Amino acid sequence: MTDIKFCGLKTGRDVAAAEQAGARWTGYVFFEKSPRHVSPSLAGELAHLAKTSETVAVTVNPDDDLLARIRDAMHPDWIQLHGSETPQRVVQARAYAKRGVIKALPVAEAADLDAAKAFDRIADMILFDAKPPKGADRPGGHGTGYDYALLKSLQISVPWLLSGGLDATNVSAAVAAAGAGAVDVSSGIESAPGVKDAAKMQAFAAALAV
Ligand SMILES: O=C(O)c1ccccc1NCC(=O)[C@H](O)[C@H](O)COP(=O)(O)O
Repeated sequence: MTDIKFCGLKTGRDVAAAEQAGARWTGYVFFEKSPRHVSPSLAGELAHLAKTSETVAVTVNPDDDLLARIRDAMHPDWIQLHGSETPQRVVQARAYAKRGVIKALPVAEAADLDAAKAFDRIADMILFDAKPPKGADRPGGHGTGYDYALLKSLQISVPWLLSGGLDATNVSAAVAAAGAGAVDVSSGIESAPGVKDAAKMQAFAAALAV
C-alpha cells in the first residue's frame, strides 16, 4: 500500500474528500504567496474536521512566533519545513508538532539527493519535491516533476515521500520508478490553482490501488 498526503487543503469539503479517498496525511499551507494559503485560525477549524488523517502544517522558513501560532491553533501532527531550514532548525521545530517534522528537499538531479544525508535521523520524514522553476515565488506546489527514478538508489533510514508533478495518470509509474512507499500531491488533485477536486482525489487514490 502506498500512503498518500493530499496537500493544500482549504475547505471542510476538501478535508472530507481527502479522507474519503483514504489520505493518511492532510496538508495545510502557511505561505501567503500560495493560492493554498490558510491562516492559523482556518487551519485550526480544518484540523478539527480531520478525523482519520494526520494533519501537516506546511511552512517555509517559519519563525518561532508562526510555529507557536500554528501549534496553538491546530495542534498539528506534523510540521513540514519547505524552505532552507538547517538540521538544527528541524530539531527545534519538533517541539511544535505532536508527531514530528517532515523536511522537504528540492530535487532536479542526482547531486541534489546528497542533501538528504544531513537530515537523515534528524527529520522524522523527508519529502522529495521538484525544484521550483526559476523565478518562482514559492518553493512548492508547481505541478512539475523530475526523473523520479533518481530516488531508486536512495539510502536513508527515515521514511520518505515522493512529491512533485504527480497526478492520477503518472503516480503509479512514478512510484514504481522511485520505489516510493508514500506520495504527496497538490496541483494534480486540483481543478484550478488552490481549488481541490474530490473526483481527482478519488482517481489519484484509485491509480495507486491497482
Ligand atoms: O503548494 C504550495 O503552494 C506550497 C507553497 C509553499 C510551500 C510549499 C507548498 N506546497 C508543498 C507541498 O507539499 C506540495 O504538495 C508539493 O510541492 C507538490 O506540489 P505539486 O507538484 O503541485 O503536486
